[in-house]
Amino acid sequence: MSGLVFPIIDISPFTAGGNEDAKKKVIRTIGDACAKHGIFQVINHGVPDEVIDRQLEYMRTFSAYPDEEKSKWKPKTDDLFYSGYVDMSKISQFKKEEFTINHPDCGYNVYPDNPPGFREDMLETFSYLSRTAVIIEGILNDYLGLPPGYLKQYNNERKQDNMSSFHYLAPKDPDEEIIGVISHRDSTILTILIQDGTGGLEVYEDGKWIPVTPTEGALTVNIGDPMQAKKVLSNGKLKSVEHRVVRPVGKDRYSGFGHLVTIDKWMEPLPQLTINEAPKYKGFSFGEYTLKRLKDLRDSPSTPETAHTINSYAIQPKVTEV
Ligand SMILES: O=C(O)CCC(=O)C(=O)O
Ligand SMILES: [Fe+2]
Repeated sequence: MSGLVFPIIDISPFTAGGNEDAKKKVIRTIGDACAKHGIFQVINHGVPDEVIDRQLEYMRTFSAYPDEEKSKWKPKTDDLFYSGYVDMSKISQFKKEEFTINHPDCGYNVYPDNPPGFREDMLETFSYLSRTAVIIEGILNDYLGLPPGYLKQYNNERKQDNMSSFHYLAPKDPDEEIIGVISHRDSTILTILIQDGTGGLEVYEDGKWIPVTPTEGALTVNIGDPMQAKKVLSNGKLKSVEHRVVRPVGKDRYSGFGHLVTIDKWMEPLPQLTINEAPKYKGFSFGEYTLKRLKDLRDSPSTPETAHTINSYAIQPKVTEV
């Protein structure tokens, strides 16, 4: 089945200016895509093509360096929140290497000397992706009928945002495991993904895996658990998408993404969305949830069945006693 089942949405009314009707149409299209699929692609998103291309190219160059050079830029500490170069295949089921930065003010960012310009480029891409994420968060705010700016104010600190550049090695022999990232849902409010043209991202919907075909110039956006948490926050109205990455045989794959999360928050279905319906999730600390997820990844690689997810906080429907 074609990956084009997931809509490609032009958000220029928000990035380049548009009238109220055009904006309303975008809000409806994005909201419906999030409610149905939890994933869509955006064009005219305000991130210049050359910024995206450069980001992918820098990671291509960096990942080709010898291990000795790359390991100079490992995270400075063993903390679960980290920045720098990590060969994920050594610590998790993920068959990829990555370079991660967090908000420029976080105080623990690691930036490589080489290739020259990588640092500036990561910071530029980070700032562009953050801006687009805030725009999309605002669109979802309006789709859910929340007061203007409510989500932005709720999720008001950018210090936990992060961005990783990924490199997936092409499987070398036909028997090699081809999964790059196992089936999961993101712990972000939303994820904005830069995909190169290789493909490999797949979404689980209606009992089958559907490829998300990369579209030239588009960014892929997906909803994460906390927004489902907007299913916690949204009390179930927006879908946190189940996805994985399959490593295309014979082709290295490069991607990158910006996260949008705030760690210090107490999460629960927003009161405005539980007036006429019972909350589907109990409240929890977002920090505790995130730490458990990171531990799953780093210390005790989990399976989809054992992973700590938003469902750990789901309120089961009460059984009526007869
Ligand atoms: O590389 C990708 O396309 C997606 C990676 C991903 O889903 C993740 O790391 O959470
Ligand atoms: Fe993901």
